[in-house]
Amino acid sequence: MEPILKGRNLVKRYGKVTALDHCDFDLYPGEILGVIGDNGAGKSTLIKAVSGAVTPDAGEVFLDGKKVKFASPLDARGAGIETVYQTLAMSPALSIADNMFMGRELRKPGVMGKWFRKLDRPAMEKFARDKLSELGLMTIQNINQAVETLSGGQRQGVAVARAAAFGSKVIILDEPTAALGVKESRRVLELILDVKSRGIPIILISHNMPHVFEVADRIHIHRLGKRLCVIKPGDYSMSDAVAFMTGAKEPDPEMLAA
Ligand SMILES: Nc1ncnc2c1ncn2[C@@H]1O[C@H](COP(=O)(O)OP(=O)(O)OP(=O)(O)O)[C@@H](O)[C@H]1O
Repeated sequence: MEPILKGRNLVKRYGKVTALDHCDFDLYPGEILGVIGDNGAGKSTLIKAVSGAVTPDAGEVFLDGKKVKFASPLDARGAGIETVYQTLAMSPALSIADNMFMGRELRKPGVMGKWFRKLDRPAMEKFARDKLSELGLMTIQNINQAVETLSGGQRQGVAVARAAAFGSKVIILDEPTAALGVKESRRVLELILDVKSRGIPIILISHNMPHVFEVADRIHIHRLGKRLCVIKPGDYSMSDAVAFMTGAKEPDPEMLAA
């Protein structure tokens, strides 16, 4: 099987810091790929490099086997890659429905240019309601409620639902459970599995080992700017993973090519 999203030999330097050092990356159709690594290992930079937020100094990115060069996250979005960042990038004062769209608003038909036509609020509200209920997020009662009035878990839920609604090919989640309590984290993990069951592959970056081990099909372990190895959660323990991450233990040579 060909990877849906692939990075080869990615390099990114910030002055004297090498954030990505000839890094490879593979995401296969339908899988949840965990990405773990110590602080500063280069996980966020990797994700930014494959989603248009950072232009690598060298290396190549392929989507569906075709070489791509994203000029911006919007460009990547247009190609079906949605990213939910740690800082949620939502407008707290706006409603859930408005936040679902953000730059992709539906407008009423007409002869005028896009920006002069009225927003199609009923259509937007229906779309938002449908997407949230598809993902079992209808504990949210009112689609016109401001996002700032939602709990952390509900907010994260809206962000994931938004990504699932538009991310036709790949969804990237950066620390989706970091700020959440036990119950809310659980809901978000269920949501991630729901999205996977719809056939959309997910990249999950997280420092939370139990969460990664629970939902990931494979785990990309990042160390010093590159992919050290890829493991399957059933084959290794969390303490093995931490030992690989920190350099306390080296993986077997055959794992390096995984
Ligand atoms: N915009 C930037 N300017 C300068 N240096 C940067 C920038 N972004 C990242 N770096 C550096 O690149 C390295 C990798 O950072 P990155 O954020 O990718 O790591 P990470 O694995 O995601 O870390 P964490 O788990 O702490 O979020 C770090 O040394 C960081 O200081």
